[in-house]
Amino acid sequence: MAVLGPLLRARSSTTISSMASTIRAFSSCSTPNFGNDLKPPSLLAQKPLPLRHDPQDRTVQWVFLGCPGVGKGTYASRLCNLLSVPHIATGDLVREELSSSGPLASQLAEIVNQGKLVSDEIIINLLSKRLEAGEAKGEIGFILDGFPRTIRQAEILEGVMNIDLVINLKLREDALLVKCLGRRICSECGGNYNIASIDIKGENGSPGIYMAPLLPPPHCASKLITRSDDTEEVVKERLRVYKEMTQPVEEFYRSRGKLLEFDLPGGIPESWPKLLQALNLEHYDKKSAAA
Ligand SMILES: Nc1ncnc2c1ncn2[C@@H]1O[C@H](COP(=O)(O)OP(=O)(O)O)[C@@H](O)[C@H]1O
Repeated sequence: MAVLGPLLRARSSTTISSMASTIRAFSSCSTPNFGNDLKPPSLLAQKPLPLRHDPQDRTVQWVFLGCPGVGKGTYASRLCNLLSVPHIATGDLVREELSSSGPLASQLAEIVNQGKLVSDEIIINLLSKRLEAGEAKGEIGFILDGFPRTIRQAEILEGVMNIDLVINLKLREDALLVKCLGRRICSECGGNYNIASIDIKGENGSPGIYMAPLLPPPHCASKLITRSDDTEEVVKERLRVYKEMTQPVEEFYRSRGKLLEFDLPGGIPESWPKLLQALNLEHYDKKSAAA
């Protein structure tokens, strides 16, 4: 599907700055009202900039949706490398805050380790800080991973920023659980691996799926850790919370014509080329491989 061309837009970094401060302002309203009267004039006046033709000048403002364990982080970070935009994962922002000795750490640990969602206010505050820090470094564009996760977050984002495309990654639920339980992270370099070997046979007309383990290189092998929320009980709760709170966000974007549904056909070797094809990005990959 040739979705990318018209969806790529050149953006100015001031948009990100507006977003950071404005989502804070919006999220502090106890009753969200996203009517035009609440929008600051600068955002009302904001129009997409004309599409520039040098690929270096183009950027993306994309969102990745998908259940826990589906591989949002893996595919979002690969696309970010390819398109040279920052990968902003709210789960990573939460984990950074958790590992700091900041005032929120113990409150967040309790929420995350129960598989619940952090409040919209806290998550928007973390995201705003991240966007502001990125802007100070001259970042333009982004792929958001793990945000928005509630309708309220989606409405806040919609009120301040034009999201070009939302990629909804999908995988059968039995594979999701196994993938979460097999997830390992290198405590030194932060690399993500998976020791699970998934080989589910197709039945009753539904296709099977094979996903080879993604094993760490020897220098990471002795430093692997498991996320504290990747236990069977917590993963099941996260899947339940996803259905209740985040699935409606899929419909939010579907009804706005922004949702690209992508059923993962297998592991990275099978899925990555197909995802690039769905995004009309194969030529980017070939160019970066040649470089
Ligand atoms: N947008 C968000 N809204 C609320 N809580 C969030 C959000 N993003 C991350 N979190 C919290 O951080 C945890 C880890 O997020 P993430 O790494 O994205 O996990 P998952 O594998 O469940 O997709 C979530 O279970 C939730 O508690």
